[in-house]
Amino acid sequence: MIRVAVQHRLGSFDLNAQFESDGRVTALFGRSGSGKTSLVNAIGGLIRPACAHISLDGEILVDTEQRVFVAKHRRRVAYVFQDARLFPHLTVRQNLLYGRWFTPPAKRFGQLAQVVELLGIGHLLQRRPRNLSGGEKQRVAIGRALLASPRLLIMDEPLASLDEARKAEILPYLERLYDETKVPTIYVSHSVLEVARLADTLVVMAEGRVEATGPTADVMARLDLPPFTDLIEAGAVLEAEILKHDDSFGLTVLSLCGSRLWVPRLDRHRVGAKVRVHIRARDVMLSTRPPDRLSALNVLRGTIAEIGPQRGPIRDVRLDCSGQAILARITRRSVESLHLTEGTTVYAVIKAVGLDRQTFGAASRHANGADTTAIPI
Ligand SMILES: Nc1ncnc2c1ncn2[C@@H]1O[C@H](COP(=O)(O)OP(=O)(O)OP(=O)(O)O)[C@@H](O)[C@H]1O
Repeated sequence: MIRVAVQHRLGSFDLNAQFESDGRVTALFGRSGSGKTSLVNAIGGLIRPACAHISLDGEILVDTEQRVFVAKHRRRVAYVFQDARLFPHLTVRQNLLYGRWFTPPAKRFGQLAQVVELLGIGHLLQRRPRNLSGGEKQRVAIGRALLASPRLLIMDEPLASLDEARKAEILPYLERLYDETKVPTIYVSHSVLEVARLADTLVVMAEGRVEATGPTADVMARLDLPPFTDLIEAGAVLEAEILKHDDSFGLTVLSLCGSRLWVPRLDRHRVGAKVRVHIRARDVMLSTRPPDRLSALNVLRGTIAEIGPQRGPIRDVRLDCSGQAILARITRRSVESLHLTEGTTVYAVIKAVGLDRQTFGAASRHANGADTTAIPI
């Protein structure tokens, strides 16, 4: 459990943020300049806040009232930054082992071989950083951070400097990392796709304050967070189970909200696996009757739980589909012409191609790691 309460002034910027989380992966999400980096820097000990109380699993790291400030090298908090910051004169292997020196032997966990296998970097060990791609460098930086045996991993926009192809390459490694290790992580991002795939707990920041916090699926389904939903590809995160793969059409069939959902084939997931799905609000249409003869393959029945505030011509609608939330972004005109109100039964039509592979992740992190297969690294 991490507990954070920080007040600090940086020039004209006021940071005044509190949150607590016992999640495996806690995302700090917000616009550029909302204070995410400043907040993690207070947690990692890179800045000394004017007024703060920060504790990790009951151990106080900062308590300005009691004049406690644990030095950063004693916190066992490891960082992964946007740029990998590897030592150019050391090989990958030497870079990986570097972090170990700073951890007392009794507190070390995780073996080089395990971390190398987890991140798929065995073939890179003798290379120098200049001979690595951006994605490979980041995987090495993650490995180095893990081998420092941290109690907390801070990842500050770890994918921000990578192009889309490199991001897609590294995301499965991050999922594996979060599923298979026990190290709690604070993940700073302004990408909703990353947050939807990776985080079980979401902290939304705006102008130095915490705007919302809670389980990712709950926070993402809220309609009262304008800076959040405008900024992102607004949508809901749902949990589904893989029923079968249909090779003839290159599709996978999911069980979701008591219905079947057809999506592009999910090669990495086996039948029976639980996956999380990010369904963007703009990919959902609503009908008040069961639609017929549509090219869209997916129709989910639900009840309107909330109609969000008017934003120009747009309104976001939250549906309750067998206990899971789905968001639909439709026009104000449609809300009026279909006489949509809370309690109306509707049919959500979702285009299968709207659900690209980027919108899927392994589901286990939703359960706060309870059903993860943890290996002791
Ligand atoms: N040392 C400093 N002195 C003065 N102002 C600062 C200092 N460090 C940060 N700030 C200001 O504090 C605000 C928050 O910055 P911070 O880097 O924490 O935001 P962020 O949400 O991480 O942004 P980004 O996503 O762009 O990295 C910004 O307005 C920034 O200019």
